[in-house]
Amino acid sequence: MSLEVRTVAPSEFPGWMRAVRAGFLTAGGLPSDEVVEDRRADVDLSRVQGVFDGGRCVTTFRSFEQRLTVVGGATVASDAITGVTVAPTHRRRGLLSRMMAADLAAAKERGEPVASLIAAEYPIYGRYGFGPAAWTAEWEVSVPRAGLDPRRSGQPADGGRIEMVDGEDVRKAGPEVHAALAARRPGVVSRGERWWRQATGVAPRTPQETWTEPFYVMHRAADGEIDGLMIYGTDDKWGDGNQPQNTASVRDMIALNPAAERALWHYLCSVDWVTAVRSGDRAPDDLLPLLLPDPRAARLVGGSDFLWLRLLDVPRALEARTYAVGATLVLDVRDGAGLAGGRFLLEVAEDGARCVPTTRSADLALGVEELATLYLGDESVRRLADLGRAEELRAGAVTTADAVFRTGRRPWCPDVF
Ligand SMILES: CC(=O)SCCNC(=O)CCNC(=O)[C@H](O)C(C)(C)COP(=O)(O)OP(=O)(O)OC[C@H]1O[C@@H](n2cnc3c(N)ncnc32)[C@H](O)[C@@H]1OP(=O)(O)O
Repeated sequence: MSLEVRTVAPSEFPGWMRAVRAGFLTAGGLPSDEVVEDRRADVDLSRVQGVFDGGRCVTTFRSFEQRLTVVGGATVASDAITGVTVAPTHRRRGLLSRMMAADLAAAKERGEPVASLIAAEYPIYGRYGFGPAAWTAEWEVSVPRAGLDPRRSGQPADGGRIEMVDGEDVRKAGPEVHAALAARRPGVVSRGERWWRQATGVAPRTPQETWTEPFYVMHRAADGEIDGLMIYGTDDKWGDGNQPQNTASVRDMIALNPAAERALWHYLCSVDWVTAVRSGDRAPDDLLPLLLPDPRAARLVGGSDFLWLRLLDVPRALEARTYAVGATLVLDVRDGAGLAGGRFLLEVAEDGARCVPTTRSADLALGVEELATLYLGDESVRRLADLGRAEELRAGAVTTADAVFRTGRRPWCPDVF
């Protein structure tokens, strides 16, 4: 009997959650009523898909509306996809493809110009028109090598102030600080209030989710405004000679300006006993290494593609962002799924960008997934052309497109969703 992809009834939601946990190898068994209830409260079941075989949920897929910050600081509605699993017993028979097709068609119907996800593995989502649009990097700072004066205090010398606070303070002030970040950093995605409850330990947890209360600090600028916050944990390690060798690991760090960023990193590198600082996932062009007297003290310990995007409405997506220079480009966008392809005239002027379907001859041809990798300014058109993934149809178009699309700072998505 063929299996049906369908939405999930409220009574089936615990079994659906069990399937997510099994797919992600988190834990077997049903989650507790408390965990189910908390999760259920911010899940729109009309956007939760599953396949049931003999009454057991064997595939999962969920989407929700997210705001994504694009270049220039505007946000667009994104169809955020999460919780994608197919049970090992039901893999490689097209069930993910069916759920994805249904979700993207619904998002297109709702008028969301992009879809977004964090890819568990690189090879999965390109076939559906997604491309990596923002990458991450992680550093480990060797504090003794950083060249910072060990006699300095944890406080900045410019009139700003670092304060240790509690989870409750972070739940109160965090959303506004995050909103200010979202207004300036392409790649940032909206955070619901549940994110703050989880980060501060007050959301219900399963017994498998171990959690230790972290430390919370905020940075206030000289005028008293909170313009930075950091959540970090520490381990407990002592060397053979009875020397403390603790590592401080950042769980979340928002800085709204370079002064706050400098103050927060220097603070963490000033904490007695801490000899190593793990940055957590940052933008690949994060200021961190260069905020240290010896940047080589920050060793790159991780980095990969992170936020993947899929354009569903090319004109609306391209009109939403800003561009570095004025130019006119005709893009031939290929989309095997027939959702967003076509030939588009992009005209960028001082007063904004206009993008419309056109019959003019194209300057550049590329796939919808390549356009996604260019969308937030993180990829080079020249590199895609060298790989044969973008085709220059008018001499000079690649150079023009690079000048138009690229940005001075790279996008960054701080959140797994
Ligand atoms: C946004 C997120 O939630 S990311 C999390 C993704 N989930 C996981 O990684 C959990 C473990 N993996 C799984 O649950 C499943 O393997 C899934 C969901 C990744 C794929 O589900 P399936 O139903 O097997 O995928 P489906 O049969 O529709 O495959 C479609 C195509 O993708 C390919 N594909 C699927 N998964 C993978 C993979 N992990 N690596 C490479 N190719 C893959 C298939 O081979 C198939 O290729 P084809 O069209 O050329 O034949």
